[in-house]
Amino acid sequence: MIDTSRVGLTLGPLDHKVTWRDVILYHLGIGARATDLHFVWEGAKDGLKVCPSYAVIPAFQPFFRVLKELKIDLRTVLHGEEAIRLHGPIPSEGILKTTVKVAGIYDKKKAALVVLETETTDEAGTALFDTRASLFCRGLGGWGGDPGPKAESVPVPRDRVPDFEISQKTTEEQAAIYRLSGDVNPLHIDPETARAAGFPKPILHGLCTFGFATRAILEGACGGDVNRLKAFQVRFADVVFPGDVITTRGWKLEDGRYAIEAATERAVVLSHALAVVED
Ligand SMILES: CCCCCCC[C@@H](O)CC(=O)SCCNC(=O)CCNC(=O)[C@H](O)C(C)(C)COP(=O)(O)OP(=O)(O)OC[C@H]1O[C@@H](n2cnc3c(N)ncnc32)[C@H](O)[C@@H]1OP(=O)(O)O
Repeated sequence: MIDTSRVGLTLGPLDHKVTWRDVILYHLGIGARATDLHFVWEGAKDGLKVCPSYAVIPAFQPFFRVLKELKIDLRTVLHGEEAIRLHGPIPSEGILKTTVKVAGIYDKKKAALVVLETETTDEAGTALFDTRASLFCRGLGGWGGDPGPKAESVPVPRDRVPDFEISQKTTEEQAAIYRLSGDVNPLHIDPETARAAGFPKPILHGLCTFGFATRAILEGACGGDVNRLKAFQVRFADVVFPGDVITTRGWKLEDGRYAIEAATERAVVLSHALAVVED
């Protein structure tokens, strides 16, 4: 049984070294094209930009350490939800310092939902971004514990066409490239591990889909400016396979936020999704 007394456990700050090569590899992993020079060329005219979804990357090593501390078998884990909040641009070179905290462990009966929060600063201690992730740990629930708060519902105005709709094709190699940025979970590369987890073949990382959707929001709602996206939160509602087309739709709400939804040909894959964009 999962040890709920570990709520509050905090690790770090742990160092994450970032170089232009890491940033470009990450961008290729989330589908950037050779023509997206600001994402794939360190010599780009206005400099290499960092996609805001990179905020999830320094969290990987801290997360894997926490899973080990909590004795959670990675094979039970599906990524359930993710949220990022940006305080400023992410640098493409330097040391980032990340602290991770176990913010909650909830009983979803069929699963335990483990909520992890991170805070990342630069070396001088300036806050750069925060993240919040929930991990759906199948088979670890059912101890009669707190089911946790209900997910925030997002009002998607389906009575009107979205303000933007962008379709992006993932490649068969998408997970093989994306994993080089830090999430080396075999679920995304090894057919045997995928079958044991109940999938016909390896599935795409949730955070790879998150990166594709972030690129779509930058294009559809931010005029391509990485600094305008201030926050983005999603629920991973269904699986994506490498090779799928991901269509991301965004509706501008009255309060200026965007309701977001992403879908493949089969299903909605990102639900309960909101983006905060600065005008
Ligand atoms: C930064 C470092 C990150 C490290 C990550 C390392 C791991 C990664 O490598 C792993 C991955 O990337 S996995 C790929 C991405 N994730 C997915 O593809 C999951 C897709 N979602 C599903 O399959 C289902 O929603 C599923 C299976 C998740 C849930 O579906 P159901 O079993 O049908 O659940 P349901 O009966 O509808 O609901 C039961 C309770 O759970 C809540 N819930 C449902 N979906 C959730 C989700 N996605 N996230 C969080 N909570 C979720 C429901 O609200 C319900 O709770 P309650 O009864 O309290 O309302």
